[in-house]
Amino acid sequence: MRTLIKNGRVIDPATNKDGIYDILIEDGIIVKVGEKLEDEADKVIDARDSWVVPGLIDIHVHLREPGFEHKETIKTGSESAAKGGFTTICTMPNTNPVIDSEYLVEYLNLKAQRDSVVNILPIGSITKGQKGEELANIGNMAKAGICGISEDGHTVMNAALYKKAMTYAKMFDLIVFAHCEDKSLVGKGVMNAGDRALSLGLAGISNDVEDVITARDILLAEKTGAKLHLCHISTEGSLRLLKRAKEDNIDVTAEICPHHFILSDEAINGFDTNFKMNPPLRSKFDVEALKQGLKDDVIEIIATDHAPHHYDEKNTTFDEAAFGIVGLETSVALTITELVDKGWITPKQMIEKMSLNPAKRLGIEKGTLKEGSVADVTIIDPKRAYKIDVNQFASKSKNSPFHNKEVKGMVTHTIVGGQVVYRVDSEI
Ligand SMILES: NC(=O)N[C@@H](CC(=O)O)C(=O)O
Ligand SMILES: [Zn+2]
Ligand SMILES: [Zn+2]
Repeated sequence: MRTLIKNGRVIDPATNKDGIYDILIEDGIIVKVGEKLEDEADKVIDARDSWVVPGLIDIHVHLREPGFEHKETIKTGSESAAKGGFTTICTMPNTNPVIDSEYLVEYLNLKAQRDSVVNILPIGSITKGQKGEELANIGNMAKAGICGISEDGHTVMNAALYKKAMTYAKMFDLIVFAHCEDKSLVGKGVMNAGDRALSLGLAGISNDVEDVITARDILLAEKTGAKLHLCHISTEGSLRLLKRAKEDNIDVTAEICPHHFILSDEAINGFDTNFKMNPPLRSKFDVEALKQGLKDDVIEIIATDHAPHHYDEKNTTFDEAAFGIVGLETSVALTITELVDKGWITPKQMIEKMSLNPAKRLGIEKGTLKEGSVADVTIIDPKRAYKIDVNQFASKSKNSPFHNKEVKGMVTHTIVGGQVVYRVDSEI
């Protein structure tokens, strides 16, 4: 089976390519990248006026299966990923049961093989049941194929336990995905602490809730040598700590989610619970600092923290509603509209942050279109304008604060291992 992608603007930071090239895929492998290829093919995709980029990788996704299938399943979540242009996703372990043993990792891998249209790399929990008391069997989960460990949704507050987990992570070459939230400082906070929280009469979450744990985790990463990845950073303080840590050659990276570089707490009216997530939308000062961090490449990764919740879990007061928003199907358009088109980052930086850098961090041979690679490819029409409509999402959940937002940039094709798993204009 041969597929030829013609006339697209190939952006492949790994090989320093940015220009009009054709790509020939044969039996799931990229066999040729060149100008005006004339090879015979079973399928020809015309990518004129589009970007052809290495399949996007989202290293922070919640699929909710097993246990919360009313929010999302492996099947619907993977379809949502494909529609968003992602060919590989890392899945968080805060399911029910929590992914804390090799048996559950094996179950996930089997289920993914059967139901998923994209590559899934599971993340195991740090403690059993994410209860923060006893370590999960990290070594056995490593053998079963996890890419990292995380207590996402919570922080392991016991520093001694966490340090031990980091030592294991180092031993098994796993990434520690850190959710930085000090439990003793957060109280009953539901949104950023500041004027808006005061005027709405809602309990605030101060920046130090995040910064204190960011600092602790960086120090423990330095001590243990573990690879630390800071999830969903939202504060100027985290950014400052990250920058210093990198200058000190500590093995740390960070991701940012589109909502944290686009929206501030001023977008919150107290009624629309789709603006409630953890960490919360911060001040304009934080948002501006984080955009600069993206521009300067201190923040190397954009992830979605796709956190689907059922309508009923959001259709309540701001205090009561679940934390989290969906993100897989809006990330490309939001990044193009808010960062690329506004001159904060170049298209090349966008592809680095959404494909090459996550691949490098995970240590996987993806994130490139170089000849010989597995054909995970995303095609994006960067000029195509539309209004985000949550009712069009493939995800089971619709909890997005970006409903009705005018954006530019549409994923037109998602190709996984040479197979077109999503095409915009018709069902496959
Ligand atoms: N981000 C969120 O607000 N929620 C996430 C948990 C998390 O990522 O911490 C969830 O699982 O719903
Ligand atoms: Zn988290
Ligand atoms: Zn998360």
